[in-house]
Amino acid sequence: MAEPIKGRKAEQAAPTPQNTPANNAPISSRAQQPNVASIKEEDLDARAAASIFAQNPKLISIMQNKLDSLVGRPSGYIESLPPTIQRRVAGLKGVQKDHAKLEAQFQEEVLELEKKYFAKFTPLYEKRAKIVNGKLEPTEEEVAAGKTAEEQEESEEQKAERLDTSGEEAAKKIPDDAPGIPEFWLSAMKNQITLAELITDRDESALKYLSDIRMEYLDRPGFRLIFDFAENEFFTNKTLSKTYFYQEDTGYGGDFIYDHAEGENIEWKPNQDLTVRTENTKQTRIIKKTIPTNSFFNFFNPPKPLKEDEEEEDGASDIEERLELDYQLGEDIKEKLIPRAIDWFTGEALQYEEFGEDDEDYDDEDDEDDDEGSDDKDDEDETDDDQDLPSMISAARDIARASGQSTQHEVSRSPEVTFRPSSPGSYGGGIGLSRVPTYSDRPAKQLTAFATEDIKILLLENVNQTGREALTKQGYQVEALKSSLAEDQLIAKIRDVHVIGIRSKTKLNARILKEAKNLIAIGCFCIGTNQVDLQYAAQHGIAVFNSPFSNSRSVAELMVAEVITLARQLGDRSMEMHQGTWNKVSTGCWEVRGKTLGIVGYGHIGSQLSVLAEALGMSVIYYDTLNLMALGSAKQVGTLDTLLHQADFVTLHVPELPETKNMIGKAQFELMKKGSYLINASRGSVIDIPALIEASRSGKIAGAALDVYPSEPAGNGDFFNNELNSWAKDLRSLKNIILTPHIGGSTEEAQSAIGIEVSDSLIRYVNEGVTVGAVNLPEVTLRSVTTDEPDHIRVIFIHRNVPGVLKKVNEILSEHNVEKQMTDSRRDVAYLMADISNVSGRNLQELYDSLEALSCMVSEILLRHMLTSCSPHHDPDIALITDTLEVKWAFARYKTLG
Ligand SMILES: NC(=O)C1=CN([C@@H]2O[C@H](COP(=O)(O)OP(=O)(O)OC[C@H]3O[C@@H](n4cnc5c(N)ncnc54)[C@H](O)[C@@H]3O)[C@@H](O)[C@H]2O)C=CC1
Ligand SMILES: O=C(O)CCC(=O)C(=O)O
Repeated sequence: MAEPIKGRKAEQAAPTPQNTPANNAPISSRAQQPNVASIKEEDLDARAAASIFAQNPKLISIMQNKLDSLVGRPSGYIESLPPTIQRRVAGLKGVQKDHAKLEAQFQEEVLELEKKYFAKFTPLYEKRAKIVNGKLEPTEEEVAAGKTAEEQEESEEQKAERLDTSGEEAAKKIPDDAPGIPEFWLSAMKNQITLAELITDRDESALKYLSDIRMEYLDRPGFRLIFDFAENEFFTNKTLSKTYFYQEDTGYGGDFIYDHAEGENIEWKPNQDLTVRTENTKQTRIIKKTIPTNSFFNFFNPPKPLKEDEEEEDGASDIEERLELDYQLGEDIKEKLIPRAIDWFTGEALQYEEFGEDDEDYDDEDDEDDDEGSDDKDDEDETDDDQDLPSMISAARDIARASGQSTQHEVSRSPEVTFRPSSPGSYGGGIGLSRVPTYSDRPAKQLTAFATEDIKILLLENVNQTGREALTKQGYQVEALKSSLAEDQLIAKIRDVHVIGIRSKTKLNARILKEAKNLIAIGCFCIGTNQVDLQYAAQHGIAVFNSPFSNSRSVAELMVAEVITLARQLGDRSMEMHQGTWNKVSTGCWEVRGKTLGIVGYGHIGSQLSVLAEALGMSVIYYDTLNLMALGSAKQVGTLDTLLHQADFVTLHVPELPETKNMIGKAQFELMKKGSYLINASRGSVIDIPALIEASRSGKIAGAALDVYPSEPAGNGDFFNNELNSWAKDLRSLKNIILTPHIGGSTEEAQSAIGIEVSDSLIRYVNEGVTVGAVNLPEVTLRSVTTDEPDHIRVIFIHRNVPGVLKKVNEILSEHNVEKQMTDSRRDVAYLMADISNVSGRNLQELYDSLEALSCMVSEILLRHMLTSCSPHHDPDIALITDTLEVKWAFARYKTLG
């Protein structure tokens, strides 16, 4: 007996009498397939139920007992109904029978229609056979009609750059004058994944002689597949056929059900039987033994279904799986390979394969898991009775609810204890913060701003608790919200606050900032600051801080993950498995070792990634507008075009700027290698997404990963749709495009470090006026005023960068001793900081008035003065001054802590 075909098929099986409930056996008629909506709904329910069952073995057992007790037992309800109602129920059953008859007729007509069109297709198939076997040349018109735009466009150079060039090597070996299309059917079958898994190297030598695959309908329900072979050294048959019979009676809903299949006996030539292998066993003497082995030719020796009265022994489920596979193979050859052989030959048909719906591939022998097979059988048994399914699911939900389980979508959880940084405070230091002690680490006797409790801080977008705690510890009033705010809500709140903390989603444009009369600082708890109108903020004395590299490593690691995920199609495989589909494939899956990574933007993230990628054995090239030192063996290239031309994987790490908007569009996709990959974790505007969709659909790129989008929602929820971005639906429908919700920097480590870093900058600015780390103002710092210097004040004067201001300010300050002073400018804004001594409380009002007057004189955009002093907090003069300035919070002084 031939060795059984190992492997099993997942999801929608070809219907067999054993595996198929009588209501679910669509054959080829597309008219019968359930519509998408119904599939989804059922899938959801079934998935929910499956998940509940999986999590709760007790539940399975309860359900099983319940079902067992119900099987074959009327509930008594129908029988107890009044006779008139019972009569109507019987009548409805009669009406249903008429419906069933019509459904059966419908199926028969569909079959007739298939036959009618098959007769029309046949001359085309015959012409195909002649061209394939060198008996006919296609006409000029046929050739012109068959050439796709893409084929015409692909240059020799681009061809040479494909990741896989093995096909070209093989093609070169075919002589120019070879008749027809050599190995046409073998190539087509190898691209058809279900079949490819069955074809061994030895089979290939025989399948080279395959000259045509045809089919014919039977007089009774069923069909025959016919394989024509040229003369060969393996067997004497000229044709090998396989016949599939449907049951005479249609099933529930009129569907045809497979009955059995019959193959043809292969007349093997001596020692050429491909379905067995010979093994020498050495005991006392050498014995030659033939052992069944894997071979495509086992297809002609199909498994036999068990008869109804046959005992179900061990291995029954194996037969069932083999039957499923056998029927699926027949379907695939009939429905896919024969009608569209040329597309299978070229491989184009693969892009239209919906693995979630039509399972294509089977496990290797080594990976077979018989236990799983029998589990599946159990599952099928449980769900065979559709009428019971809804009540089972609802019962399951009830039980799950009662036991506190949720039927909602669960997300994965990391072992917190293992990964959580030992202490948020110390952790931040590890990512660059250790270069300077953080403000809050300083010794006691620290000076802080006058009336810190009046400082109002609004934190949006779930700023990490490290940041929240540091700010709260200063005595500020901190309000922290989990999400961003709609514009009108934001305007209402921002009017009131002195500091706002945001991440990437909150847009602080001029319109909003104009309303922010009290605002002195913005903390971007992230790297990017494109969400803030930096210039407007600077011109209005609002300092903007960010965290320039605390999440760079997290982004770089995500890039590595995505490079491998794309190369291995992990997104697709995982999604298929979640849908119940086992789809073991290697076609189009690659190692990343030896491939070229092209990094666009070699800053904090790009350079980190460069190091990680080289450790994986990738070659790294990068493009940056700056001339930057390469890390490791990476190489800088002179133009973006060169990078796109050479890279197998392209990742983008540039800031959002006018120059980077749509940096990757149609023209750039054309320059990329065919079959390459693109990853964007920078900003959504950097890629022209409709062009990406086109490049993905045309197969120009093999995959992509996007973490950022032109429009992103303010909070979590079902927002990734066409209302947000007009192409969202198209993007979502594409396979092998990984879509993530801007999580590049979303790790515990990064957020913890960012929280510390940004809050530290804010505290230093609010309390001391130090702008180190500001992205829109000059960076100015002076050593702190301490408690040993009781009569000092710090003057901070932000002004327009025009001649003569310093002179005027110093004239005002000259009444006192200027202990230290620093000034710097950035574009049209300048920042002056001066510590003066011998200032009494009374002088403060004078100083302030003079500076305020000066500000009016110098320019209308004089931005802000801040006077600070280390005098005691309860000085009535100071209180007076701060009261008058409370709106702008333009004046402050230090008080001693502790
Ligand atoms: N997905 C996410 O969660 C995150 C996204 N990001 C984004 O990544 C971007 C890059 O971050 P970093 O590496 O930290 O920034 P960076 O400032 O350290 O590096 C950016 C590099 O891009 C280069 N560059 C600027 N314009 C260019 C152009 N037109 N062509 C080529 N190179 C150009 C710069 O010279 C610089 O070397 C950020 O601006 C941010 O938008 C950052 C962190 C997290
Ligand atoms: O984590 C975030 O919210 C934003 C991350 C990001 O894009 C950035 O740091 O620029």
